[in-house]
Amino acid sequence: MKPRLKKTVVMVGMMGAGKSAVGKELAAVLGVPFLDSDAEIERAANATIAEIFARDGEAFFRDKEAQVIARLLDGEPCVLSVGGGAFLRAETRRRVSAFGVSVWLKADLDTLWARVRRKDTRPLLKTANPYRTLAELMAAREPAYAEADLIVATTADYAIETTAEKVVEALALRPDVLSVPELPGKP
Ligand SMILES: Nc1ncnc2c1ncn2[C@@H]1O[C@H](COP(=O)(O)OP(=O)(O)OP(=O)(O)O)[C@@H](O)[C@H]1O
Ligand SMILES: O=C(O)C1=C[C@@H](O)[C@@H](O)[C@H](O)C1
Ligand SMILES: [Mg+2]
Repeated sequence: MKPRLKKTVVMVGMMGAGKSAVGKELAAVLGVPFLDSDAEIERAANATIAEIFARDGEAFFRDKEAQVIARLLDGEPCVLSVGGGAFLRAETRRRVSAFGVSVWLKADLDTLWARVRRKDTRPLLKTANPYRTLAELMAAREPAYAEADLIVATTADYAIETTAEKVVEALALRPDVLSVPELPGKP
């Protein structure tokens, strides 16, 4: 028998932490749908995140992001990966804590940098010194991420599957979130 997810798992953390990659694998392991707020926003707007930032501005994007997350939290339990800035909004943290369980995927700066440096899809990193920007964002955001219900550390050495397994282990310690069936024959 498979473990049963009772609440939506919300993956939070910095860009490049692996929220989308690990979230997708986690959903497959748990046998639940995978949703991604960035992808949902792009689909609804029929535009990329970079285009939305350029055309409508970051404040507009943040409002849409909060609305999309509120809507997705209303559905059946799933794995929901959110954008790196979503958990900075206090209202979103409250909603996630009321209707789901948050997991901070915590990675060190150099691991994050190795994963984001080659892609130009992240508008906040289009600065003169993107490594420094990433470091500054990380320092400013950690207090908000630290409010997550669970913290799972990942490093450059962890494969996506290994990190997903670590998340399952953390969730399994919370019977209100994940019911793990007893092994047959156990007294
Ligand atoms: N061990 C690993 N764990 C997680 N991601 C990895 C790993 N190895 C490589 N990657 C790659 O790192 C990249 C960044 O991961 P991902 O897009 O999942 O981050 P994210 O947290 O969703 O970022 P964002 O906030 O920008 O959406 C992806 O291309 C992913 O496949
Ligand atoms: O960390 C952030 O603020 C962001 C991360 C991405 O997931 C996107 O939501 C967008 O690029 C902003
Ligand atoms: Mg993502």
